[in-house]
Amino acid sequence: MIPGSNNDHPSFRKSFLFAIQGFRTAVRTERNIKVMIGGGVAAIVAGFVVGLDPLSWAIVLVCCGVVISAELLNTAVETVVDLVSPEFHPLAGRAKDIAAAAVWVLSVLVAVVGIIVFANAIFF
Ligand SMILES: Nc1ncnc2c1ncn2[C@@H]1O[C@H](COP(=O)(O)OP(=O)(O)OP(=O)(O)O)[C@@H](O)[C@H]1O
Repeated sequence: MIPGSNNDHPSFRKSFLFAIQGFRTAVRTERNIKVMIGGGVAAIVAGFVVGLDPLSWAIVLVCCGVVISAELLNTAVETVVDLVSPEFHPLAGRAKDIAAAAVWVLSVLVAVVGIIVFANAIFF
């Protein structure tokens, strides 16, 4: 629902455009998203170089999508926290730390999965 609008929900097309707008804003303002997109592009290029099989491609693409989505959600949490708690507050810090931890956990696991997938493609 958009505050002040008569419609309960924007159309599907408008929702899609809002999502694109959110993605562009996050990429423009957040360094970590740029780093993760760079990592995803590097993984895709490496995938072509080593000649991944279809299942490995699916794993690599899902891993890229999951990490980038997690970072987008982390950015959304940070933005809401900054909105509701612009002053210092221990709970605001805790919320941001936990949201960042979610990205960290996924990133570590994705790195391990990436090593397994590429080691399998290169050595076996
Ligand atoms: N309002 C606040 N009250 C208390 N601690 C805060 C507050 N805002 C931020 N912090 C602390 O500072 C840390 C860094 O916050 P910041 O908003 O800069 O996010 P970040 O982790 O640097 O993310 P990014 O680099 O993506 O912007 C948080 O993880 C939290 O521990």
